[in-house]
Amino acid sequence: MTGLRADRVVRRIGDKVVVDGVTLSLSPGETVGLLGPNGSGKSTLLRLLAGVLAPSAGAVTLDGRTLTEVGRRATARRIASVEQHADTRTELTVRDIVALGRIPHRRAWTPPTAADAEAVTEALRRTGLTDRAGQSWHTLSGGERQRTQIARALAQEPRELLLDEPTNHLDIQHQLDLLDLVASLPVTTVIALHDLNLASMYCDRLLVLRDGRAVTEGTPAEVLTPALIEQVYGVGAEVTHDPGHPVIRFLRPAAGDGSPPKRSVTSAASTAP
Ligand SMILES: Nc1ncnc2c1ncn2[C@@H]1O[C@H](COP(=O)(O)OP(=O)(O)OP(=O)(O)O)[C@@H](O)[C@H]1O
Repeated sequence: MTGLRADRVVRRIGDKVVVDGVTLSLSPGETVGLLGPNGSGKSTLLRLLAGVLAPSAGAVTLDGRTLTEVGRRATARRIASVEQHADTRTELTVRDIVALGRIPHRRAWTPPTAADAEAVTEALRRTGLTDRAGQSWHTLSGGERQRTQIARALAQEPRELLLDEPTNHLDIQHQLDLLDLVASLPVTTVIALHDLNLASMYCDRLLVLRDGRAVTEGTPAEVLTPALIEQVYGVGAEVTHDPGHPVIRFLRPAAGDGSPPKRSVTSAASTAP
C-alpha cells in the first residue's frame, strides 16, 4: 500500500467525536479537496494525516506503516503541512522561515548545502516572494504570511502536501496562482477549502465531511450537486456544467419573507477563466 492513507480514523476530544471513522486513500499526484461546514472536522483530519494528532482509533499510514512507525523525522521528509493560523517567531525574515522547511533534510550541526539554498530560492520564486526574501515576518500582510508558509512547505520538497484553507487571506489573483501551482506540482495534495467553485476548478476528487463523518466522495461533477449542497450546507444552489468542471451559483431567499430562492450569487472564482 503506497502513499498516505487514513483508515477509519477516529479522533475524540473529551467526550466529543470530532472525526468519526473517516477513510481516505490518496493516489500519487492527485489533488483532493476536503469540504464541509465550519466545525465538520476538516482541520482535525488534516492534523491526523500530518501526524500532529494521533488517532483515537483507526490508523494513518504512509506506504503501509503507521506514522508512529515511520517516525517524526522521516514523516517530515515526506509530508508538509500548512495549518490555518500558521504563526512563527516574529524576528525571522521570509527567507529564514522558508529555510525552516529544509530542517528535516539536514544533518544535525551541518550548514545548509547548495541543494538546501536552491530549494529555498525555488520555493520563494514559485510563490512570488523573491522580492520579499529579506523582509521581517511581522511586517508582512496576511496574504504574504500565508504564501511564506506555503513556500516553507514547498522548500520541504514533500511528496504529500496538506493545506488548511490556504486561500483564505489571498486576493483572487493569488488564490488562482496558488491553486494553479498546487495542482501543477507532482505532489499528492489534500486541501481544505470553503470555496466550492475553487474546489470544483482545481481538485481531482472531493471528500465532504459533516459532523466528523464522510458524507460523500467523488469527482467534483459527482459530488457538487444541488442536493448535496442543500443537504450539507443548507443552501440552495444551481449547478451548471462548464466544460471541465461544475459551476455553482448560490441561491438566497428574498430577505426575511421565507419565500423560495430568487436571487443568485456566485463566488468570485466562478467567473475566473
Ligand atoms: N482542542 C479542541 N478542544 C475542543 N474542541 C475541539 C478542539 N479541536 C477541535 N475541536 C472541535 O472539533 C470540531 C471540528 O473542528 P475542526 O477545526 O476540525 O473543523 P473544521 O471543519 O476545520 O472547521 P472550520 O471550517 O471552521 O475551520 C469543532 O466543533 C471544534 O470546536
